[in-house]
Amino acid sequence: MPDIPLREKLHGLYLIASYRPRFTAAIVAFSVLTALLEGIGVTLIVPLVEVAQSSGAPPEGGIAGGFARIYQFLGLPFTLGSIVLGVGVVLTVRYTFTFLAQWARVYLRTNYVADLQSRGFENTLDARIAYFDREGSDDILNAIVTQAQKAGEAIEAFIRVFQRSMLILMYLAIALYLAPVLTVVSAGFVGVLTFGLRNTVESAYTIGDRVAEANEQIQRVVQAGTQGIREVKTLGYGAELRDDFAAAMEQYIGSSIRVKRNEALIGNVYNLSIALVIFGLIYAALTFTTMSFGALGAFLFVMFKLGPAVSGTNQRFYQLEGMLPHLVRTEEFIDNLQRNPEIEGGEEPLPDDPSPIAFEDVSFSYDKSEEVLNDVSFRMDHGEFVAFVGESGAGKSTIASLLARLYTPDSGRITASGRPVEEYDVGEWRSRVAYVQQNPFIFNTTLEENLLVANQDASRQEIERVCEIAQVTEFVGDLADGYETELGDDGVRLSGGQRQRVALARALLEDADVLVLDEATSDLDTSIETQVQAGIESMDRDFMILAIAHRLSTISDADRIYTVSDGTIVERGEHGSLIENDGQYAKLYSAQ
Ligand SMILES: Nc1ncnc2c1ncn2[C@@H]1O[C@H](COP(=O)(O)OP(=O)(O)OP(=O)(O)O)[C@@H](O)[C@H]1O
Repeated sequence: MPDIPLREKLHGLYLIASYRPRFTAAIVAFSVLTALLEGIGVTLIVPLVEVAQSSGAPPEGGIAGGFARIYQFLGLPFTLGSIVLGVGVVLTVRYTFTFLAQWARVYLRTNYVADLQSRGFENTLDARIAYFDREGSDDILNAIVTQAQKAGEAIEAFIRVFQRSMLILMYLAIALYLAPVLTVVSAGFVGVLTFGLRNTVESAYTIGDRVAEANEQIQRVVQAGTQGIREVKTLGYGAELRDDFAAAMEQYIGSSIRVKRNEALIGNVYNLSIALVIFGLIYAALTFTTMSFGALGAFLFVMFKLGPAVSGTNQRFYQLEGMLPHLVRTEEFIDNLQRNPEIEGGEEPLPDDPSPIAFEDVSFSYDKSEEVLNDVSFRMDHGEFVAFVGESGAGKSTIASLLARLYTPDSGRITASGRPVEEYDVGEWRSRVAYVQQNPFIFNTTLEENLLVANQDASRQEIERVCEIAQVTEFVGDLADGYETELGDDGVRLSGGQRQRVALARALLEDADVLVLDEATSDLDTSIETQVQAGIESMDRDFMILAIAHRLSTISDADRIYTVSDGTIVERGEHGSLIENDGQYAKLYSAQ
């Protein structure tokens, strides 16, 4: 398994350090101060022992002498009691700093996770539709819900490693001062041990990457098994999904346990080795050096502290490496979303009446390889009803998507009121185009909330009016709580035709200038469909309607009908004249 390049790891660390530089600086400061005070606390052992041993005269040289001078400078007596008091004060301040650093660490971690999730969600909402076509939504969910939390753990591990490293440096400095040779020998031993372990234990970054990959796969499978549960059951796809899930789980379990086992291994090898080193050091210090009892006490104390600190740091460092892939992947993912931003629009205000809307020689392809629309031109005037028919895959829905500006043409242009639509703000444009699709998404909330999505200020009277037209009223009485009924995940408690009617009512409530109906009533039975149509026609409307239909009876009253074949408009005209022409439309009509 190839190791991940150092550059990528460093990039991960850079992302952590640069997230909130001031906060990071505060944590660095608290950690350095904690280490310094720990050092002072530990070295106070020296005068403590020496004063206890001496007959009362203040010590002159060495560490004890240094402290004696500080006490003298502060005008304090240098007695056993005052030294103990000094230790107490130093430790109190030290642990206060430790508390502040821990607080800051939790703050940084929590904010980082929240920030990642917010950026992820913001960028998701701002990403262009083409991105979702390409990437799907499961990776987005995984990045925002699962990976962001793990990235937070990386930040926490990073800070812990830093804090402990400061303590280690402090202990090492004291040990070096007290017994340079012994310290160098022990540090050399620990260095060799670390190098050896690093080269025998598999990199946590590599294993962590496999955990992240497994998480993505789990998310994908679970999403297919929940959102597509009906297809899974009716198509008998469950066994394959189970296998995929099991394979992802196996990878997750194997890699997660591996990383934790390696952490434990490193920790215990260290603990054992360092315990042995310490006893060797005690022997060497007592046998070969002439250290004072105070210095020896401080030295051994430092060594006892140093052991677990070094082993803990190594373990944490390994953990950090395991978490870094989650952080790097999530950041990259969010950047990638950002590199696919919503299509840009101008700032020209859209006129109250945007008609006529015209497609002028519009060509378009989704993936630049196969042209889906080829030189499509048509026009809609104020209040007109135009319709598109044609065989499946001809490009009708693509025309509707381009009109809603979910995509932009590759060539040609779409104009409104004589100007290219690119000059108008995208958000405003979309708010003036009500788009109803064949399989509309129903939000997991009440019927009323679903209706109000695009027009929060609509009155109950307006709601009831559009529900009357869209024939929602025909079934609302059957719902448990009427308009307050929760419709479930993607409107699961409604039939296909009921969902379409809710979507139509919601669009009518938008009070838009163009109503796009893309097979919007295809799931309704003929009698309800006729009533819906009659309702729309009876509206005192001045908006344009662009309807796409397979059931041609629904569009026979259109002002103009366009027949689309293979991305091109092949005929146009009213129902009667098209039948007379005996072209494709007439064939489609007679086939019904
Ligand atoms: N998001 C997409 N990404 C890539 N290709 C797409 C996408 N949507 C549609 N297509 C392709 O574009 C072509 C036209 O599709 P479109 O949905 O516009 O046809 P349609 O006439 O509305 O068909 P139907 O009547 O079946 O709804 C098809 O070949 C389809 O495979």
